[in-house]
Amino acid sequence: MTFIKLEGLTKRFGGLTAVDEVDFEIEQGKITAIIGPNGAGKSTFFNLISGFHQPTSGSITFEGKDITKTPPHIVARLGIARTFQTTHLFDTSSVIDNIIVGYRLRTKSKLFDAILRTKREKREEKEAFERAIEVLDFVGLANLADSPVSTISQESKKRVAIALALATGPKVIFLDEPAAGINPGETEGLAELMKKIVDSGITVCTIEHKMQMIMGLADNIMVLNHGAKIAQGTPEEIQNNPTVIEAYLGGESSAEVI
Ligand SMILES: Nc1ncnc2c1ncn2[C@@H]1O[C@H](COP(=O)(O)OP(=O)(O)OP(=O)(O)O)[C@@H](O)[C@H]1O
Repeated sequence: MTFIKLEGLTKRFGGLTAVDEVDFEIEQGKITAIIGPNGAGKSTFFNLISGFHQPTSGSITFEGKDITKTPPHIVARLGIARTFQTTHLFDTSSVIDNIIVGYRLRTKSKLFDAILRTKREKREEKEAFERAIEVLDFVGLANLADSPVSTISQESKKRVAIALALATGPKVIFLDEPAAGINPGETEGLAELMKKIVDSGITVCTIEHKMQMIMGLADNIMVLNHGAKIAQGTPEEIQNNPTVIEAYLGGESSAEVI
């Protein structure tokens, strides 16, 4: 069974086609990268899969199930997680509280349980704490658990964003530019973390502008340009593809050159 299958996936915003008839398959247990010049439709593509946008046409299948029009919270429950920008973190709260809140938003207790402190609520609170400790340890931030987010580095914030997504226990994680705005040494560390995630059995799909990182990391790459898929293949195939080189060098894009 195909893990994630996209057929004819299209999203129009008024007259603009942000994602244009994309057919693609994401393989389980691999690292897939989505690349393309600025405005190519990469974030929109992620938003379609995670249910934040509804496609104009086309379909999305996850483990054989049609999830094309499924709302984001149901998509998350099925095991598809995504990271948000680090600006979505609560700056004045501690690292661990950020993870707990993120986790609790996805667990089941209702306000009623919280007010009455039901057994279920207490059990879930304990679970949330234990889960947060576990994922912080996994991403290498156990020593910063009690630090306010405002005091940690940009690279640590990226790890917190990843930990938040991992806390939900996903089968696949979508990372939106995990290495943007951090230095080369830190980029290396995040690449290691992505390998660790995939080795733990979670499929990784990432958008990234840092070509050197992607070429050494991804199993498969899909290239978008003006919303359309212009190439897919291994890093080597992509690097030598004339259409891809033209898309990066021919236009006015500010993406890094391959
Ligand atoms: N909510 C929206 N409403 C209208 N147009 C949008 C919306 N979201 C994205 N677009 C447009 O769709 C196109 C694709 O945008 P998208 O953000 O998906 O590209 P991207 O490849 O992620 O770009 P970048 O690398 O710069 O982040 C752009 O022209 C953008 O302006």
